[in-house]
This record gives sequence, structure tokens and C-alpha cells, in this order.
Amino acid sequence: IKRARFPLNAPTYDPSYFSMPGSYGSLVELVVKQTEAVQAKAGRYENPEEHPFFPDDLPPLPQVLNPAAVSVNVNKKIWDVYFNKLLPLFVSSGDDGNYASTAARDLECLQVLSRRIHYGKLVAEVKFRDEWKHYEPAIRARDKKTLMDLLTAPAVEKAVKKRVAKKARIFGQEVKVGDDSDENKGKYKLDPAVVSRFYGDWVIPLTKDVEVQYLLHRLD
Ligand SMILES: O=C(O)C(=O)C[C@]1(C(=O)O)C=C[C@@H](O)C=C1
Repeated sequence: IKRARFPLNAPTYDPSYFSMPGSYGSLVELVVKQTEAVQAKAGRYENPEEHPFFPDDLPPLPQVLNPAAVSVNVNKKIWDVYFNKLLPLFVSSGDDGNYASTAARDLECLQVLSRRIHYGKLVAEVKFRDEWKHYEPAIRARDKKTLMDLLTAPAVEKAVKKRVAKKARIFGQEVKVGDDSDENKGKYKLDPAVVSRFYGDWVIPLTKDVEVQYLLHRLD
């Protein structure tokens, strides 16, 4: 919703527009890399729920979990999906010059998507503990299809999609003081159907990918 306040602002993503010493690529890469470097110093990535987009640029971390589980990081895919699939669906074309704010909102979106999707590791751990008798043979057989079937809960997915659409409707309402007419009904800062579709097409499938990848390493 906050990112949708700005149009596409293409120069934010254009490496040639923001070329500066130290070659960071585009402005958004500069903002994400530099923020991650500062947040790493502050201990952000010692929290196993957090995953950097540019891990190669950060100092190595103390390993608290099974190293194989730590290595599951789908942020490259999240980066690609966010910029190439999601953003074009909900921002208007155009350029209002607010590139720094645009990159800051992109960073927020990327970090929250990454956290939500990598929660898959924790969800998978709970599922494994509840039903290890079913999961163990599939893990030993490297049977991704059976793992995917075991962890999939279609009714939960349906409820998640409904809930995010509802949240987008509630939090994305245009609020006007002294306006009791129905004029603003049905006007949202972000189309709730887009949010729901994005969850169904990308967020839930990526979460499930993380779950399967985590499970494949669970008995390492
Ligand atoms: O809640 C779960 O059981 C999950 O595994 C999470 C999640 C999701 O991404 O929302 C993913 C797979 C399930 O089919 C349902 C929902």
C-alpha cells in the first residue's frame, strides 16, 4: 500500500542512472545492500527468521541452526518476482522523482515478503514434528512430490487468500473526513484482488518451496 503511493519511478532500478563510486548497481541495490550491511552489524541476521538479499556482501554469521537449514534462502527468486511480477501489477507507470522513497518502500516490501516466505522453515519444522512418521520416508527417498502433498493444506491456502484480500480492503481504504456518502466505497489504494492473486501465484508457492527445501535437509 505504501509503495503504491508512488508510480513506477524507473530510474530507481536503472544502474546507469545512479552510477556512483563503489559500483552498487541501481539505487534500489545501493539502498538494500547498505541497509543490510548496517542491519547485519546490529545483529539482524543472527535472528534465524531474517535472510539477507546480498549475503555475499556480509560478514559470516554464527550458525545457530542446522547449517543445511540456514542455507535455504530463496531471496534471489523473491527479488525477481517482486520487481518483475508484482510491482508492474500495482504501481502506475510514470515518474514523480521520489526515487529514494521508492527504494525505501521497495526495501520494506522485500524484507517483509522474505520474512513471511522463510517462516516456511518454522512451519515445516512443526509439521515434521507432528507427522514425522509420514515425512521421514519421503525425506529419505528425496520425494519432493510427496513432501509437497503432505504439507499442502488447500483450505488454509483459501483462507489465507481471503484474509489478505480483506486486509487490503480494510487497510487500503481511502479515508476522508466529513464524507459519509458512498462515493469512496470500492476505492482502494491497492486492488485487493491483486494482493490475493499474488499470494496464490507466488507467496504461498514460494513458502511451500522453502518448506520442501527445509524438509529435504531435515535429516542431514
Ligand atoms: O499454514 C500452513 O500450513 C502452511 O504451510 C503455510 C501455507 C502458506 O504459505 O500460507 C503454505 C502451505 C499450505 O498449503 C497452507 C498455507
